[in-house]
Amino acid sequence: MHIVADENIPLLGAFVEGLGTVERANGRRLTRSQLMNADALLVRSVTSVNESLLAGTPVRFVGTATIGTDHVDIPWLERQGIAFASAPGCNASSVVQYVLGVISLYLRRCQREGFEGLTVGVVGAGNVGGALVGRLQALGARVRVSDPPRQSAGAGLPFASLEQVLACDVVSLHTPLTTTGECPTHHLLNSDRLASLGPNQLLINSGRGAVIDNRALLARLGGTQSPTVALDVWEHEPEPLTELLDHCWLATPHIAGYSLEGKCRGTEMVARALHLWLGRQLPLTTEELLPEPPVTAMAFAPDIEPVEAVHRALMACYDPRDDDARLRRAVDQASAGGLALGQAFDGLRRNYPVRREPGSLKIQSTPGSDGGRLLAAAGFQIS
Ligand SMILES: NC(=O)c1ccc[n+]([C@@H]2O[C@H](COP(=O)([O-])OP(=O)(O)OC[C@H]3O[C@@H](n4cnc5c(N)ncnc54)[C@H](O)[C@@H]3O)[C@@H](O)[C@H]2O)c1
Ligand SMILES: O=C(O)[C@H](O)[C@H](O)COP(=O)(O)O
Repeated sequence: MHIVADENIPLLGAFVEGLGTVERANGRRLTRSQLMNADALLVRSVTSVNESLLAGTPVRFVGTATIGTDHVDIPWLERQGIAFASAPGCNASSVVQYVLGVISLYLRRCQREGFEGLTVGVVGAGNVGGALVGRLQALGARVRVSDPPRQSAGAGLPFASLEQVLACDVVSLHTPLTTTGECPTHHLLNSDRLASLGPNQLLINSGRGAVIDNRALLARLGGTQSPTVALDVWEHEPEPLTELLDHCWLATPHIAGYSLEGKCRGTEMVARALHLWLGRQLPLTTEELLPEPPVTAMAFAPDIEPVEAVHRALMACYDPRDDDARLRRAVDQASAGGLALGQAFDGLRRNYPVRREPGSLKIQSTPGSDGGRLLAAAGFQIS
């Protein structure tokens, strides 16, 4: 079998060893002519997989090592009898890590003590949003959830209206990007809904860029009454509106899901699906292949405030300001005549530094039992 795979799928060699030949390609620039000998295609979110890419090729299996599937024309694949697999939930913990890090930084910015009493609105309560709700509640936040498809399906959470969710101190978006169906999310946050957000609110988007009308958001920001905004995803990636970036408090290049664990689990899940499709069993797991993290343990003095310990542990594992600084530097260099903006944005993603999830860090001595409880709530191992 011949597999064509995006060059940004880590550990693929180990996971598909023995299945055939693997050819790596730039996912953003992949063309049909590169697939004329391919039996299987493994992509990430930057490749539009549809009739114009695949018609006339021998590809019979498509896998995307991502949670999102809006780049794949799944109905067309089904009509052609082409097998398809994605990686639901693979990087959910990574996105939750990003969101908790952003909120923790915001709490300091507003001089608030910890998550206790903060209201957080979560839009979309699937793999990512559902995990986030659990962590936030365990940290003491009051959470409101909007998820009309789940609510109609009778899921157990207490649901709120989108308007109620948009009135929370923090609003975090976790829906897929959809343009059809009963609850399409394209421009769900339009100018009217953005107008309802005020200066004491934080809006986070780590779902898909076009869930917010980016031009309307740009028009909303700038004055003293603007909400604070953290964007990880952008309309028209890899070329975000650079003026919008200037008005964002935190701006990152679609890396919320880029923990090493998250990316490798995505590889494992599509490789497992490919093995199953071939009638085989995948003999490896991500856990067997992950290297030892650079930092494995952390200890706190007994007199440190528990909320301070949570903040320090979150930042020791991952500080979103580092990615914000990298993106702004790359955009400045691009506008000064270096690389094109899209190349700079994609370059940051391709060469992303190793980042590990809270579950990789063991807290050896906790500041009292409350500290231990809160650190466990944030996802750390407690020894
Ligand atoms: N920034 C990143 O790196 C990153 C990483 C992972 C996922 N994502 C994005 O996040 C999205 C969510 O991931 P997930 O794993 O939780 O997906 P999921 O499919 O498990 O959950 C999505 C939830 O959104 C709900 N939903 C759909 N339409 C809605 C609407 N109009 N209003 C409110 N809720 C709605 C669904 O009912 C579902 O419960 C993905 O589709 C992907 O686009 C981004
Ligand atoms: O949908 C997902 O899983 C995430 O958005 C993922 O992190 C996207 O990463 P990419 O495929 O663009 O490298």
